Amino acid sequence: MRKNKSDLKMVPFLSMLLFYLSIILFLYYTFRNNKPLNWNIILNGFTFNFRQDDEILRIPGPLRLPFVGTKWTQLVIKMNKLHEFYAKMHETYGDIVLEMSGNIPVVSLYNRLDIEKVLKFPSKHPFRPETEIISYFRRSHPERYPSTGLVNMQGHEWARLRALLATKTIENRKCLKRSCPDLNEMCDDFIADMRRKRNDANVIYDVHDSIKTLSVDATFSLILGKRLKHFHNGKEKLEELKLCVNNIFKSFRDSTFGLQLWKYFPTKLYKEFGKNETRVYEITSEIIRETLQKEDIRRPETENDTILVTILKAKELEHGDKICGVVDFLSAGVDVFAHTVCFLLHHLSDKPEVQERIYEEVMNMDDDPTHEDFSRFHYTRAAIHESYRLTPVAHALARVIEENTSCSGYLLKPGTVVLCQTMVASSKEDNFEDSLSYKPERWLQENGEFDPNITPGSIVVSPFGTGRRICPGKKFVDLLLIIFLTKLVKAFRISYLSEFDREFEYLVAPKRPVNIQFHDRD
Ligand code: HEM
Repeated sequence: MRKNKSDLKMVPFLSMLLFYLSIILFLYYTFRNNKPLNWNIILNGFTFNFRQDDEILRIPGPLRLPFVGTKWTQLVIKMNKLHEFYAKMHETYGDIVLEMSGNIPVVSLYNRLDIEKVLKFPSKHPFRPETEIISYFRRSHPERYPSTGLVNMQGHEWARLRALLATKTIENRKCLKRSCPDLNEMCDDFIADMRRKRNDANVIYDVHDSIKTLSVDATFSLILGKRLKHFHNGKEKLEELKLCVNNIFKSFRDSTFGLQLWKYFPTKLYKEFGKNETRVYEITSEIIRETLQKEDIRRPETENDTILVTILKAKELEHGDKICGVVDFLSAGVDVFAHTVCFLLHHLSDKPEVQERIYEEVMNMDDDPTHEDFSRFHYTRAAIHESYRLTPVAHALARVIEENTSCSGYLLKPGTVVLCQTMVASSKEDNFEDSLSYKPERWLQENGEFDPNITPGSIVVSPFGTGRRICPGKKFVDLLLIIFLTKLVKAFRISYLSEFDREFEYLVAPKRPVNIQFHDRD
């Protein structure tokens, strides 16, 4: 049917009318009550399942667009600089900031009192949001994974698994004590390796990789009761694990903070993640098979059972949960430990006087520190803790609010996802005097004893998290780090030669390669 000529003439007229009407509406909304228009509320009114007066939408933050929420911001910032983006958000919007991950609100908290309120909430089963890609992958392979694993589970099921997998094993004092001789031997090997590999100027290039090797080796020996070199193809397995774990963490970052297309179809990112996760599972299964050939797990439990054997003997656990638990233990600490050590070496290199004070503290110790020695090294522990304060590896601690909670004047309802931005908070002058300087003494009481709770600001320095969901590897890392550092400082004076910078890989990592000069003390 042909249109009448006068109808067609109306089109430009109507377009102009619409255009002017929108300008009038825009100006009216912008200047009514002298308040600028809150575009976030208008846009969210269209797209999200919130009422316009919902308090959470009044929290300041980047512009929220239909469907993508605030994800567009990730198109303008580099993924490996996300930790800087979170610092910038604090500068721009203040103590509380709202992001929208699609249509899910995520609230960042920067104020110490808010962070304290959330982290100290007396929850029986603290709810930490899951890393979606790993949960999704594990749920789609139920034949292999009966659950999403300790790191991602919630509620009663999480508490049951935590008690069976961690409390009896990796957090148990006796298990840690038993691993001491191996840890000492590994740190001696590390030092001998540095002596052998350094060039004529005493420099080692890419030390990070050697520390990662130490970290995998140490975690394996804790769990398996012997070093990886005693397993079939141990060296190859170790190298492969290091690579897979690093790739897995990068997939966590891209799948969480990127556009999340993997949720709709199997993207390259999802397939790569699946390949690495599967490989870690296969390597762990091979090691378990090898152990089972030598151990009869039908025998009753004994005091000398390794962590692996204790887990394998647990009748209350399904076989898949046992493997999954070991996979999570073996992979959770590898990169974190290596990044932590590199940050610490950077601070020690900047402050040679701190190295000397640690040396004074440890020079008279026996060659092999024991589990009991740990509490004697007050200054050394303060030096480590101060490094955690300035350069934590986890930029934030995530939780889901369980009760109505007021933060910075806004009411957060149960179910709200919050990120306690501990990295930014621990470098704030409000919480620590001369906050950007590396000063281990700030953690010492007048009598010289180390006290990690010495100031009200201490809560924001929680490198291993807090409460019941605290990292089960904490005591092991405390021990390994003390053995490592005391031996290293006794052997060398250290200079960090690389340009120091940090990169976001889900964890905050040092820019690589890390090159360090190891000067002999004698
Ligand atoms: C420097 C080394 C490490 C650091 C800084 C670190 C840090 C953390 C942090 C911040 C959390 C979250 C805690 C929370 O939400 O409150 C965590 C959880 C966890 N970490 Fe570590 N970690 C380290 C090493 C390890 C090691 C060596 C292992 C295992 C051998 C491990 C196993 C785990 C597991 C299984 C969880 C999840 C616990 C749960 O949800 O119940 N971590 N870690």
